[in-house]
Amino acid sequence: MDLQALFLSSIDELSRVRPCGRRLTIAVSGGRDSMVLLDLCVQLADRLPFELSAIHVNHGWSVNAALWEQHVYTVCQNYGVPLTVRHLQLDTSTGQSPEELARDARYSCFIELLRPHDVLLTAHHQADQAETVLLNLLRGSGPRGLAGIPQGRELGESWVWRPLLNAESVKLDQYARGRQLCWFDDESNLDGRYRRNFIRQSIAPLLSTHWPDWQRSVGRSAQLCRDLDRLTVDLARHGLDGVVSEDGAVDIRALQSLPTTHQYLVLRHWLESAAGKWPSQKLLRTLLQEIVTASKHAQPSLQWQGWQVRREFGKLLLMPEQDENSQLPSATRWLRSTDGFFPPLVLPGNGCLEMRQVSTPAMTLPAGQYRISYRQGGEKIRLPGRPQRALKKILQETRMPVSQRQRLPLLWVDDQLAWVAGVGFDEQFLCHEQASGWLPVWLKE
Ligand SMILES: Nc1ncnc2c1ncn2[C@@H]1O[C@H](COP(=O)(O)OP(=O)(O)OP(=O)(O)O)[C@@H](O)[C@H]1O
Repeated sequence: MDLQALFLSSIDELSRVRPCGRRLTIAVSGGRDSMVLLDLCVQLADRLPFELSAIHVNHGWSVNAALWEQHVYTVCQNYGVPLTVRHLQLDTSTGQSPEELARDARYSCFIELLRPHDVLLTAHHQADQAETVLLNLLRGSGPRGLAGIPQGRELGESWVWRPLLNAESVKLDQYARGRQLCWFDDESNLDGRYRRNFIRQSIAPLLSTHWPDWQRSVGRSAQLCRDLDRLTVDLARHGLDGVVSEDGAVDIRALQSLPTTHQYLVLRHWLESAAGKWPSQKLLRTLLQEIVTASKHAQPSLQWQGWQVRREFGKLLLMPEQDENSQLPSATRWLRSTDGFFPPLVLPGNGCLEMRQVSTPAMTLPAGQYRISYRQGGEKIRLPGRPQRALKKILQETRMPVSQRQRLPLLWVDDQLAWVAGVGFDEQFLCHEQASGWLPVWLKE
């Protein structure tokens, strides 16, 4: 299949796998691959059901960065494709690898600029895929890593798609030369200190001497791993049904009734779906060998990238790690003496509370000192028309996940618990007058 046909069939597939908006944005670095992608989009524009635009991120770290930007600008102008340029200043003192730093910053820019349902195209191709899979193999990855670069994935509220992922690099080269395109070669691609460049320059040519088609084969293996990964996610989801209770905690006895490989699978999926991060095999091993099997009376815990996994009363709980701020009994204090303006009460890293004036039934706001805090334990509340009860008991009856309960904002007036997010307000704050009550609204950060 020639490059144009491959590109068009991939765009067809895009419309099949996902409903998209009308805007298609091309990520153009100024290198050969993205110049080819841009040219393909422009040449085939009347066969694409999209409005085209382009985006270029100037990382500012190459002496030639301004020249690349100017070149991308000129080419887009000649094609009549609107271009957005973003300039970055990367902080290289963090110890993060420059490649990762640039990629993270680039994707943050993309997310910021794209609108819901937009599609972003990047020019990743078969060789990029093969390098990624090799790198992940050398890191000891499982099926998720060996699946390499996905053809498409969520990016904020938009979607990124790689129409050239199955295209051979040599085809892109022929196309670029045939169309007499001009591009810049990123000089950092020649730096053999970067692992990807080492694979590209030293390993790939060597492999090609014995396996001329190795990149296509690796791409096929990646696809098989992706299918396998999808299957394991489905399996894990089913496994979670009997193991995770409604409050989001793992029932240890149910977990231990599963075969060991399933235990790993279920825990990995539990952590990934709650924390949005991929746990390492080492972390899972520690969890299973040290936390899950700890003695009945112990309450061991494990810190993991801003999260804490705890064992309590036969359950595994996952909650955001408490930072210094969240341990403070209160985050904002405000003295209220008269009715009227009520400034938002902020709980750093969590959200803020706004009071909106509404008609009854709502709260009254007496004079006093207002503050919000997290739960400390032992709080009681009398919901209107109900007896006073321990907040802990009320929360146990709600379906609120344990991790959320730990970060629940509580509003206090002097030393009285007045309101709890997601639960309600105490009867003594019930407003009996018409049209002068207040409704607390918690706005999450
Ligand atoms: N500075 C940039 N501005 C806009 N798009 C870019 C830029 N750099 C890279 N891209 C887009 O990303 C594609 C892949 O580039 P590259 O291989 O350098 O990135 P990567 O770091 O491997 O990215 P990824 O994390 O997506 O694998 C390019 O073909 C281009 O579409």
